[in-house]
Amino acid sequence: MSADGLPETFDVIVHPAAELRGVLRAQPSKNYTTRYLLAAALADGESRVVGVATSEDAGAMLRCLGDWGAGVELVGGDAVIRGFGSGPRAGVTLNPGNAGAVARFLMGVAALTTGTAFVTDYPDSLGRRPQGDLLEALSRLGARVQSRDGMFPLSISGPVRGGVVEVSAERSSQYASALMFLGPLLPDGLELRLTGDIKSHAPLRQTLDTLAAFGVQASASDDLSRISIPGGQAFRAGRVLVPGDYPGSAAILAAAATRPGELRLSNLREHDLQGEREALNVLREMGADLTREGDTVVVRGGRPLHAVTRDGDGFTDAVQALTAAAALADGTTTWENVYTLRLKECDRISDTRRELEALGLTVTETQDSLTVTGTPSLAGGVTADGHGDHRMIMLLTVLGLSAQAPIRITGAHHIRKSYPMFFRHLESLGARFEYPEATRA
Ligand SMILES: O=C(O)C1=C[C@@H](OP(=O)(O)O)[C@@H](O)[C@H](O)C1
Ligand SMILES: C=C(OP(=O)(O)O)C(=O)O
Repeated sequence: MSADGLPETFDVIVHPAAELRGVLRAQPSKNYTTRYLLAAALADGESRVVGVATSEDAGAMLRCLGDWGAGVELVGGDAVIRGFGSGPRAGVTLNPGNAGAVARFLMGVAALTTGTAFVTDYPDSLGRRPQGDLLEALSRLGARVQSRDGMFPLSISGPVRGGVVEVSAERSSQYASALMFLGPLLPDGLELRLTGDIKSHAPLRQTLDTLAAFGVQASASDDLSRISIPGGQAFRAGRVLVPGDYPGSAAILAAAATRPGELRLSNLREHDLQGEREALNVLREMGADLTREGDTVVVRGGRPLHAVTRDGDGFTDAVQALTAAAALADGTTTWENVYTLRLKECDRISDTRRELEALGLTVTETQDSLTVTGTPSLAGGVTADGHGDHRMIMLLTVLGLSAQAPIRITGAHHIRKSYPMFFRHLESLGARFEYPEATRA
């Protein structure tokens, strides 16, 4: 049994829910947790990261930082980190699990060592995601890198001095974020030139925000194509508070919007750099009754929803949750500019199309868009593949709550990558799930 009280691996059977009603507190942000933990480890001295996420990705970061020599202690809901500053241990093999951002951020910092190897026990997911753009930038800075065709397993060896370097931001923002954590600790700093059509601006701003929270100077052009980080700086140890998680909450909000009832979801601060905050506006634009009272979002569910067309790049980790709302809405929704969804835990364009078609929906895709025609009545009664992807599992769960007959989702334990209490939270609102033995790894 894990902390959520569920078996180690499981499928989930999602029963239709007559209504969802209750009060929840949004879980801690995954993307701020990973950033704050890393920044704390890069500081000399002790930091307290208050209210850390308990997801597998947070666990992966804590494990890797410990392996690199940081002191890691969980005290209540906080992480107390004794940093290694600019000196992570050399000759260590890190395993970031299936956590893309964690892997990339650590790869950047690995250039401070005289050798770090990276492996993953998710060869079919993280093992297939591209790392070449970051490896190239690191190697142009003078690092020695080895990889399997730009993918895991790989190794990185410094030292590097810094200077001007180009990095592509077309496939992921995480490569540039990785270099932003490295830059301040290099003697010459980094003048980053982000090339290509820059994707995922919001996480880049979260990285800048994290550097500032740890006393590190950095400046960026408005369009983020130039990021300047003076060298010879230190991360300043301190105390930071992790805000609530918008990407995971988007799935809860989509569920609440598509069923009758009322949800009050707290701990979602209004002024926040997480791009998935926009999910609230998208749901409103679709017709949801969604209001805000300070840090609490209130949804009165069951109103008819209608289709929208939106550029999804600004809220990349909420696109699948919003696709569930679109599948239950009147009309045809298109998410544009979402090519990077193909490079996540699964191919979130083609794999989503396949799963939705198996549920009887009409879906089309282009290289960088996904189009879904909603249905007022979803039959359900099928088994859907979770594709080992937490956000696919969220999408299918939201649909299952509205279907006529239960939907079984395979490998549903992968929800723990970002939202271990997802099913428990929905149960507290009145949803009903069964957790049979997993039929997918
Ligand atoms: O920096 C981060 O923490 C993240 C950046 C985004 O990735 P891309 O930049 O690859 O879109 C996002 O999808 C991921 O979940 C977390
Ligand atoms: C894609 C995601 O995470 P990562 O890139 O960190 O694996 C996600 O959380 O949806």
